[in-house]
Amino acid sequence: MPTPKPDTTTDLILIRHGETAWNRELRFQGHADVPLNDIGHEQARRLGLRLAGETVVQHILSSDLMRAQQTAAPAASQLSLPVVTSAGLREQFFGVVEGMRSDEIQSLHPRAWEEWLEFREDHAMPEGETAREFHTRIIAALGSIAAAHKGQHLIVVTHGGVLDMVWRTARGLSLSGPRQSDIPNAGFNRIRIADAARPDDIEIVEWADTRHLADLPPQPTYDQTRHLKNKD
Ligand SMILES: O=C(O)[C@@H](CO)OP(=O)(O)O
Repeated sequence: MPTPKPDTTTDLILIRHGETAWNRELRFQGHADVPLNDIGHEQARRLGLRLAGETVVQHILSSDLMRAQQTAAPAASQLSLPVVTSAGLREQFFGVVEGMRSDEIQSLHPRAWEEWLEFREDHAMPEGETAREFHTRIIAALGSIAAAHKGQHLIVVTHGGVLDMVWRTARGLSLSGPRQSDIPNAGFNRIRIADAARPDDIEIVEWADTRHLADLPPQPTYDQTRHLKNKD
């Protein structure tokens, strides 16, 4: 009888962290280390209860930023697993505009804002990371994770921009421009990487499921410029 091939697939439950005050105020957050607000903590608690059912999960990974670690904590406690952090899973770096709303960027850095609206892959906010650099970092991080965890099931807590890059890569879209998928705080997404050598070959299994967040306040939403206004 032929020996069965080893399972090289890595299954990831991908989570965007819970809400922060800056998310609600539509401020560019990037690498700024902003904690969860009360809604974010409640989202993380509910997420933890939902993830308690994912007993097949062997490891929990997280961005090293506080909002991601705080979101991972209740799930880690439910599943009795440690949280392993990595700076490679951080949000896109927005340089000097971190902490600003779009109207503030527009008045303090008008050229950078105009360029932002051109949606070029090689554009960065002043001193920040371009979409292309960010994409390269995220695909490398996914490749390392998949190589280290072949045949395993993981929870990975990260950021909106990271999920956006995953969606664009899986769907073959440009790396810049208005987001074309829902990326709610503390939403549940499931992806699969079949081969660690090809981490950009991503299968999306489930996306943006928020049934565990029912009855919580509506989330801040972005228009096509991402941070211009609350649509609610
Ligand atoms: O940096 C930000 O403002 C947002 C963009 O999506 O990311 P995060 O998911 O960390 O709130």
